[in-house]
Amino acid sequence: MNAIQPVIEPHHIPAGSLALITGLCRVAEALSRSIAMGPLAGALGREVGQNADGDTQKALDLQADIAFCSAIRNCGVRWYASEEQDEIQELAPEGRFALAIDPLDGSSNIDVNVSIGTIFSVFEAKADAEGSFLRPGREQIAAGYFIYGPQTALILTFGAGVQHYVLEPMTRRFRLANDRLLIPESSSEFAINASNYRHWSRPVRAYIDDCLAGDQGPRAKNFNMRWVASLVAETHRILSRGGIFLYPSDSRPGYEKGRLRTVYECAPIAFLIEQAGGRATSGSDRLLDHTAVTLHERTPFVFGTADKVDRVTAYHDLPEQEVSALFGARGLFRS
Ligand SMILES: O=P(O)(O)OC[C@H]1O[C@](O)(COP(=O)(O)O)[C@@H](O)[C@@H]1O
Ligand SMILES: [Mg+2]
Ligand SMILES: [Mg+2]
Repeated sequence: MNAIQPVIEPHHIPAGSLALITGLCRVAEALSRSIAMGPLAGALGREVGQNADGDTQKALDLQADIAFCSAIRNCGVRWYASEEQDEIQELAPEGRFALAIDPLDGSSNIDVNVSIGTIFSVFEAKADAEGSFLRPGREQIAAGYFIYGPQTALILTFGAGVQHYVLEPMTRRFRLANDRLLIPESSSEFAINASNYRHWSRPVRAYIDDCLAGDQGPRAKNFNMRWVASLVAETHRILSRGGIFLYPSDSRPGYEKGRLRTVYECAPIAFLIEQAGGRATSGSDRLLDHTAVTLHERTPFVFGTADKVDRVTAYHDLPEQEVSALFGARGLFRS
């Protein structure tokens, strides 16, 4: 009789965390099959309600949340905090882990057959539920995301580099594709939702203006822009070929701290990005040094190749007259 094959190749996963990662992989594998069926799996993208923060919830947001929550009940998780739930749930009182999850990221893309994902973050559980999550992101013991796209993949870190696994459709196993993912340094791509330009702060406008000015501007080179509207897809592209992502704060009501959530999205992505040799900030400060004040708080988020992210920080430090969008030749950046 054949031995049962594990759902993921386990070599880089600490033994104490294998049950948890295996539980997550099983749900991701099942989700990837539903997602691949699109409308044949039902109206996955239909609106069904609103979450704690007033975001629209789609049917697949809730399905994914329920599936992850129930699958990891016996996987050593004490506290389960989900973007889709108001409160933290206690799953196993003796559990070692606190798991924060964005069960379905990029939900505006569910119906249009564009990559979406799941983002997760793992801390050591404390006795206090909230205190297990409201702490600096650098205290995470693991973080990762699943991306459901042309390939389903898992990008994972335990703080010793980043591993890239790909779901092999035939065996339904996550197979290691790269045991040390590093962000390539050369890329001239930036990702930002440019429709919000008029709402941005002057440093962000100045940074983007200089990219758009291309070889006629202070950067003296041309750039390309990408915006998928799935954080996992943007992260995957940047891990694969470099570049920079920005979701800054802006002046729209509700966007004073940007759009993305510290606990469920930014802290885990920042952990992966740093482990892959990149940088992640809130525009000027290291994201992993930030302690979330509330579970569902949002934060401005900038990440990618280190020198690009540092440049955004430098724009935030520029004197006011240098930052002005009308100031054509920013001295600091003339090259
Ligand atoms: O629609 P916008 O404002 O461009 O925002 C896109 C961003 O919102 C998100 O979809 C938010 O995540 P959710 O889908 O989990 O709510 C990110 O994946 C993406 O980067
Ligand atoms: Mg999300
Ligand atoms: Mg989500």
